[in-house]
Amino acid sequence: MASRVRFSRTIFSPLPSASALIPSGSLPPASLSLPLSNPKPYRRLRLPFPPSHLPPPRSSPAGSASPVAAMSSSSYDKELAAAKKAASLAARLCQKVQKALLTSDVQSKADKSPVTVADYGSQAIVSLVLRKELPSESFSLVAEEDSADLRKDEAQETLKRITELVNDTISSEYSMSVSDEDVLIAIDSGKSEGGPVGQHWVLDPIDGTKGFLRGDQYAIALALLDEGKVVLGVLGCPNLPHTSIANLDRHSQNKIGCLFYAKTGDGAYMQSLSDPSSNAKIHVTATENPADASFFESYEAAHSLHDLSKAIAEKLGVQAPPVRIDSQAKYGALARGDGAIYLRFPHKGYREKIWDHAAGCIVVAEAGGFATDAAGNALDFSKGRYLDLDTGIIVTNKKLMPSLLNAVQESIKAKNQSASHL
Ligand SMILES: Nc1ncnc2c1ncn2[C@@H]1O[C@H](COP(=O)(O)OS(=O)(=O)O)[C@@H](OP(=O)(O)O)[C@H]1O
Ligand SMILES: [Mg+2]
Repeated sequence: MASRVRFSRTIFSPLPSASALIPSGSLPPASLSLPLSNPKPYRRLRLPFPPSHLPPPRSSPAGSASPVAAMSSSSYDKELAAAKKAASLAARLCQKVQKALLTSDVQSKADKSPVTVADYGSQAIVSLVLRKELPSESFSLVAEEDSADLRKDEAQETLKRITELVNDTISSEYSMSVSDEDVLIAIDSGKSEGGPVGQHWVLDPIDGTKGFLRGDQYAIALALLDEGKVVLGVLGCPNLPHTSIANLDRHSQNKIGCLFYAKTGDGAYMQSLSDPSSNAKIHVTATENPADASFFESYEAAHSLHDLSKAIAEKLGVQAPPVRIDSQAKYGALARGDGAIYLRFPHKGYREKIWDHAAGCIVVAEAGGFATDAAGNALDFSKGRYLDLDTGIIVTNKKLMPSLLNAVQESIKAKNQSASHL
């Protein structure tokens, strides 16, 4: 039986609609070009942090693994601060919407996947905050959403609601408000193709949309590519418990909401989403023996071959049942040692997008682990919006990787052989 991480329904009890939560006319009309005067500090809630299960900080940073670039630790400080702020504000918007979730928040995209007001709102906020914090001519964002559906006549009410939510959320930090058109433009700035040259932000505004709609795990995943390498990453995980999800008994009463972040050569950290002052360096587990390891996989069977993961785990000698959670929260949980292995094997023909792995990949790499495809190749984020990889993605610590890779390759071979005999 798989372990499933769920939370008390009281957290997500139905509330009034999102627009009912927002006082109308609370902000004067202003344009995006207004200066950001009187920024207010984040609200600080004192929470027990760092979690007691985390190991003490190490004196030297975790070794960086390709595709993470090697840079001095002072590089990208401004960019990391902006990314943390953007992801935290986007997480705040998502939390509001998840609490107020109504069926009218769900739209249909051409591919029929659920898209929410929060997807668009989160992308708009990240885009707006990055532009405000890092003014530069050459802003490039590779992101999941575009505004085509939102520009249709029937979406105008939804658009208004998104704009209200964005304004309500950014008003805690900035003295500005944005128009519907500003929101559409901000969303559409995510149309970049990425690639090996220059800097590109990479965003999944809500990774794990299905988990979000179920009231389970999701993540706001933001990374920066420089010359094709991931140089920083931030994962906002609003529903992830502060303490290990490996111990399912302990987190029912637990505080939730984690922000993972990492910058190349500087290690990986976690803080509470509601208390930016509370951060702790994190490390992958030192587990060497597969019998002591547990593994993560997608909650959705449609996203990863659970049978193949089971065969790999058995071959490796893993005893624990799989831990199935949505989104890149899996990378965050693995980076802090909640589990030792993440296995992801999409069905044939699926092409992985860079925003589903870039932030998680650097968080794990800087925590001392690494991610490869099923052939053992490092993930290459320089090829545009898609990852061009062999079969699947596996993530673990450096000690377990050789035996994991072996078990993966033998299991895939056995699966292919049995398929050819059918
Ligand atoms: N068919 C298929 N196969 C593999 N992967 C797919 C597939 N469809 C979607 N996706 C992508 O999976 C993202 C959700 O992450 P996970 O698969 O880790 O989470 S889940 O447990 O399955 O919900 C999900 O992210 P979001 O779209 O942001 O929710 C997708 O990018
Ligand atoms: Mg995603």
